[in-house]
Amino acid sequence: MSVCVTLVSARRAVAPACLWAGWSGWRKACAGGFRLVPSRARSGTRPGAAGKLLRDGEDRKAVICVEGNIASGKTTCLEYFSKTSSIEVLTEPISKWRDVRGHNPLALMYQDPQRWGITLQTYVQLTMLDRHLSAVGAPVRMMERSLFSAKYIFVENLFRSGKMPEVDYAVLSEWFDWITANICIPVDLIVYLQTSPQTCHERLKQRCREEEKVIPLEYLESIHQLYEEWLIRRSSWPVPAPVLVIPADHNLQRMLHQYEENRAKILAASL
Ligand SMILES: Nc1ncnc2c1ncn2[C@@H]1O[C@H](COP(=O)(O)OP(=O)(O)O)[C@@H](O)[C@H]1O
Ligand SMILES: Cc1cn([C@H]2C[C@H](O)[C@@H](COP(=O)(O)O)O2)c(=O)[nH]c1=O
Repeated sequence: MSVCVTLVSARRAVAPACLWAGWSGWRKACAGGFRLVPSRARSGTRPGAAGKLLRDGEDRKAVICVEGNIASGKTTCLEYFSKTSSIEVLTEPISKWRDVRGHNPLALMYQDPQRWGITLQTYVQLTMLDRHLSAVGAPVRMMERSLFSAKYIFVENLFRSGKMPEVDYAVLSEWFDWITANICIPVDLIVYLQTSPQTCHERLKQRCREEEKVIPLEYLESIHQLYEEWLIRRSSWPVPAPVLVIPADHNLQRMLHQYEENRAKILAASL
């Protein structure tokens, strides 16, 4: 058994029953919450889940992550699919990133990434993990981004651009490695909204989020390059699921049409 931990989700705290009651105690403590997949698990369990904590019932639900640059149209895409009864949509917890107990780590990060990058990214990692582990209500879950892109795109961008000290990067990487080694983060399909950085820059200016007014085109170009390396060239980090690429520079009407055309492929993730 590789772990014996107290896993606290936003909805319930699970006592570390395994400390005194052994494996069966742990299983009881986790009933209706999380279970530890036996390390010899084979059939009926998600690939790569053996030896990890897994949310109960998670093996039967499909998880689709919508990825893309800032202002590429992810929320708009999710809004479109939220009208389908079999699909549950989870947007990014950006309201939390803008207000944690009265502080705005997103704004602080854009003002001074050297100082506040670690603060924002630690909180992004926590809140994305919470999103991944929250109970799934519908047969299909579509969520905006993932724990993976927070690390492989945004943390990586801060570090590579010299805006994150090496020690901060090391600590965040240790956290990320521990989480992915011990907790099953199921992803069945990645939908990548592929845009040009210029399109995103236009849409970002139009959306006009206060914190993001300082974002230059070069920032979006770096994020774009990291996404392309990860999901298209596959030269940087492991890709946790098959990737469906949807060109997303088109106007809204054409995008909605493309989403409809891709509906079957997206829902196939649940079969
Ligand atoms: N296909 C599109 N054409 C033009 N504007 C769009 C399109 N899709 C989204 N937008 C607008 O661009 C901005 C960013 O879109 P949004 O869905 O919030 O992106 P994301 O969630 O990826 O940041 C919003 O103002 C939205 O209304
Ligand atoms: C995941 C993640 C996001 N951010 C920033 C980037 C944007 O300013 C917002 C997300 O907005 P979007 O319109 O949904 O793209 O949050 C970040 O700095 N670090 C991250 O890990």
